[in-house]
Order: sequence, then structure tokens, then C-alpha cells
Amino acid sequence: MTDSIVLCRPDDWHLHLRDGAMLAAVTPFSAGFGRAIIMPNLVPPVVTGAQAAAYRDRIRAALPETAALVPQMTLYLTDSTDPADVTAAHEAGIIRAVKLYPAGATTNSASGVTDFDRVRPVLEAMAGAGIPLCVHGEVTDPAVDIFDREAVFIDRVLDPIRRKTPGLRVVMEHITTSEGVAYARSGGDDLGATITTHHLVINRNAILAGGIRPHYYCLPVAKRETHRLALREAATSGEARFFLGTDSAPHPDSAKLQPCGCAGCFTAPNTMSILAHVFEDEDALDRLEAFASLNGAAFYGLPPNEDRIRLTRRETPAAYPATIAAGDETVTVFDPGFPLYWHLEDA
Ligand SMILES: NC(=O)N[C@@H](CC(=O)O)C(=O)O
Ligand SMILES: [Zn+2]
Ligand SMILES: [Zn+2]
Repeated sequence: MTDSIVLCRPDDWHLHLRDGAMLAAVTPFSAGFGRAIIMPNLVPPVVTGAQAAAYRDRIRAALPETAALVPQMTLYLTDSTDPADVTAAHEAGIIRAVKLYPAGATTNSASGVTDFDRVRPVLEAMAGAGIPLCVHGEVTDPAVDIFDREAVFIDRVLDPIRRKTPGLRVVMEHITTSEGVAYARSGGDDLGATITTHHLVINRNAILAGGIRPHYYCLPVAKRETHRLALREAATSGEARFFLGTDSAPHPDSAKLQPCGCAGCFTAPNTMSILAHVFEDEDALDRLEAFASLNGAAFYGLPPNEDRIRLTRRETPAAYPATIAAGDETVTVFDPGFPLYWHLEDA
């Protein structure tokens, strides 16, 4: 049995670090990733290049001195985003991508896009400049069942956008369905898809069977088991279009444990140990590096990180906190439901 593997340092292509006391508390748990795409859904959202630069500086200040992490900033696309601000922020090296949230689809998405024709000039400028569009792919139509919102989004919104905007590079963020996997596979090298750690581990029973478990509630919501298996097959396939975006999304327990609780799983502290467990289960440890360290960088046109990490399988489980403190609040760490024998170490 393999008991130690060395990988190029992994990247996290979808991460929420928040702001203020939460930023200070959670950022150190992502410091071991090389690069991370930082989600812009703050309140208020990060919509201009100047706001992205200021947020980047707050993240840098929250990082430990020894951190590897280099934040890759994004802008939150709104109906009134100025194409010239987007291309200028990209040329200045401030942003790596732009994030599309359909208005109301997820946490802090009230300022998201309401009319896709209004953002057409921005999308065209992005296609011209090679700036990727990261997409939260769910329709918000209340008539569409929440478990179908990703598949319907692909047909009604994503495919039309891609057809109308040739050359636009798109990342389907946190795909959760076999339809998402199939659509990602239908594209060329202009289409990528991130897969989260938790969607490889849980299906919808984790949220609902035997009682409601708010810490497993995220968006897009976990689907039935066939979809989880499709995601595991995709993530472990080694195919260049699939890469890690943890979507680690911390919320205070006081906001999750409510009659109407927030969506998001906080996976930053134990993601690499969980992924090693999943890839070992799938007999695909040799493809973990492609998923976590190589494919995303290649999609974003970046070289792999030069340094390495080691994952070692030990007889005693890796220790990670059940909760962390953030200011006066606590945040619960994602519990995969099994012990984590893979320990993350310096190479
Ligand atoms: N994934 C989540 O459930 N929540 C994210 C938003 C998002 O990525 O959609 C958050 O910001 O909390
Ligand atoms: Zn999202
Ligand atoms: Zn997210």
C-alpha cells in the first residue's frame, strides 16, 4: 500500500475568505495552497478593480509570513459592470477572473446579474482579453426544483452564453451533477469545471436523512448518489478540464444553525486529507496531483507551483479542529464522516 505521496503544491480555484474577523480567522487555513481564486461575494461585493486591489491587500495582511498563498482576485459581475474597468484591472494584474452569480442564486448574490443581455459588452471584452468567466451555474426561477437548477441553468443560460460569445473562457464552478460533468466534457479547452471536496464525499442524504444537518447544506445543494459518483469519476479521471475548487465557505454557526440557515461548508482545514482519502478509495492517488495541482493552473495559463507537499498515510488519524473561533463566533469545520489517515506535511 502506498503510504506517502509527493505533489506539486496544490491550488484552490474557488475559495471564500470573507472579510474582517472572519478573514483573519480562516485565511491561515488556506495558506498552504499555492494560489487561490478568491470569491468576490462580500457585503457589499467586490465590483471594481480598485476594490479588488484593496481586498487583496487585506488578504495579504491576514496571511502568516510563511504562507505560500498568492490570492488571485475576481470581480463580481453586475448589470452595470464597466467593460473598461474589467480589462484595465486584468491588464494591471489585479484580477484573474470575473465571477457571474445569477441574482439571488446563492449567499450574498443580491447584486448579481438579472439580465444576461446587459452584460454582453463585458463578456465580449473578456473574450477578447482572455479573461475567464467563473460561473455559479444555477437558475433562480422559483418554479424550478432546487435539485434541477444546475441542469436547467446549463440548457437555459450557460450554453446560450457560450454560443453567443465565441472565445469566452468559462469555468463551471462547483459542479454537482452528471449533467454538469457531461456538459464540461462537451467543451474544448475553453471550458473547465471545478469540483469541491465536499461534493465528492456527501450526497443529499447527508443533509436530510435522520434529521436536518445544516453543516452539510451548501449551494449548489448536494444531489443524489449517482451524481456524487459521477463527480468522483470526473475528479479522478485526470482529465485537464476538471480541477479543485474547494468552495470552502465559512459561516458563523450562529448564521448556519437557524430556521433559515446560510449555505456553505468550511473545508479549508482538512481538504487535502479528505481528497487523499477519496482518491485512494478510487484507486487514483496517482491522479490527485492532476486534479489538485496541475489542471487548474494549466486552465488559467499558469505554470504549476514549483515547491511540493507530502501526504503521508499514518495509523493515527490527522487531527483537525471541529470548530474554529472567528472573533466572537465559532465556525464548524466540515466533518467528512470518516477518520482522515492522510496527513499533510512539507515535502
Ligand atoms: N457554496 C455555498 O454554499 N456558499 C457560498 C456561495 C457559493 O459559492 O455559491 C458562500 O459564499 O457562502
Ligand atoms: Zn457558488
Ligand atoms: Zn463558492
